[in-house]
Amino acid sequence: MMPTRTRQWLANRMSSHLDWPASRVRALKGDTTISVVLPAKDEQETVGSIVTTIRESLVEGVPLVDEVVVIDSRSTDNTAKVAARAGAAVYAQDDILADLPGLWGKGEALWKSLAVTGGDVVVFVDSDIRNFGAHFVTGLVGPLLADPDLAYVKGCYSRPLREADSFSPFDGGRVTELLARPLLNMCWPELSGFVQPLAGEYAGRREALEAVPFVCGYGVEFALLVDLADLVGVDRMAQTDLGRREHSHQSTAALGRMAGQILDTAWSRMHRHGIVAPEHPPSRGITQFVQTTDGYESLDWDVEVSERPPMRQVLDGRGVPRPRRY
Ligand SMILES: O=c1ccn([C@@H]2O[C@H](COP(=O)(O)OP(=O)(O)O)[C@@H](O)[C@H]2O)c(=O)[nH]1
Ligand SMILES: O=C(O)[C@@H](COP(=O)(O)O)O[C@H]1O[C@H](CO)[C@@H](O)[C@H](O)[C@H]1O
Repeated sequence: MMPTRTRQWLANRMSSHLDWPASRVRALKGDTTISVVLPAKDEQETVGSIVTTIRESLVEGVPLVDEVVVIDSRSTDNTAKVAARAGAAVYAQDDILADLPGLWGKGEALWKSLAVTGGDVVVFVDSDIRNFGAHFVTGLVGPLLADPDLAYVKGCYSRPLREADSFSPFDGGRVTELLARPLLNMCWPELSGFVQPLAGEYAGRREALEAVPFVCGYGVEFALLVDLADLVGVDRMAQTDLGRREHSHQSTAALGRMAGQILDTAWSRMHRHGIVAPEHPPSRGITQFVQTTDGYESLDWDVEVSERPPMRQVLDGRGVPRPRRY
């Protein structure tokens, strides 16, 4: 159950995108630079309109955003071309810090974006959003510009589940509801006030984002929430209601593998926090089953997540000085 202190946090640190119109956020910008990063794997259908909306509304319209970057995460479609045509700066994730062995995953794309962007504030936005609006960005950036003590702002929203032959207004966020929320309530109750702990839309001060590790796969959001709370404290984190988010959905089997990666990530944090002290390390794989004409075929999946060190360490080591506030 949400502790009283977390209820107070929720009352004090929740705002709405309606509180952050672009004109107000622009007036708060000052000399703070802002990078918007879109991790994109096979998102040719949606990435172009998202980039165009940001560029037209928040670069050319209200000059708030300083760069729009798409990290092409080993796409096999025309994601890179579509994003570039819409006006984004596009980088292939394996071309960034190319002397390091390349790794799979969303978190790898997000981590590498820190090496090719320069904004004091970095905003992450998924590239599969079907109802994107500029308020996704202004709602995340506004609180950071208004309160210099804030380090991180997470988006929240209602999440419909739209599938081929069905629509339900509130059943999206299946891994959130079935795994991430129960885990956080059980082991990190101080984080139970985050309405959408796995939301892919969030903004942070670069100095904080570069001071924490990045889990390379789908555990990245879960790990950032736990690790940033350790680093800066929940009171320097906030959330903004962005309304509703519709996005492309993966299959239940794919979300089962995503859940495996998130559970592997959570286990590593529970171990670091001393919540679990396993005599035997947990299995790093899951077996799923597919029904066949004569029974069931078992499919083994590795859900072990890799992790990148804080980008500050990597860039310091390369003689690229980084600001140090945390
Ligand atoms: O290896 C990956 C997997 C995902 N993504 C991106 O991360 C975001 C969220 O991923 P996905 O849509 O697969 O997750 P879901 O929203 O279904 O949970 C999307 O912009 C993906 O294109 C990525 O950049 N690299
Ligand atoms: O929140 C969730 O349960 C998952 C799956 O959402 P749906 O059930 O497909 O609406 O989506 C999120 O999880 C991923 C892992 O953290 C994030 O990377 C995605 O941005 C986010 O959409």
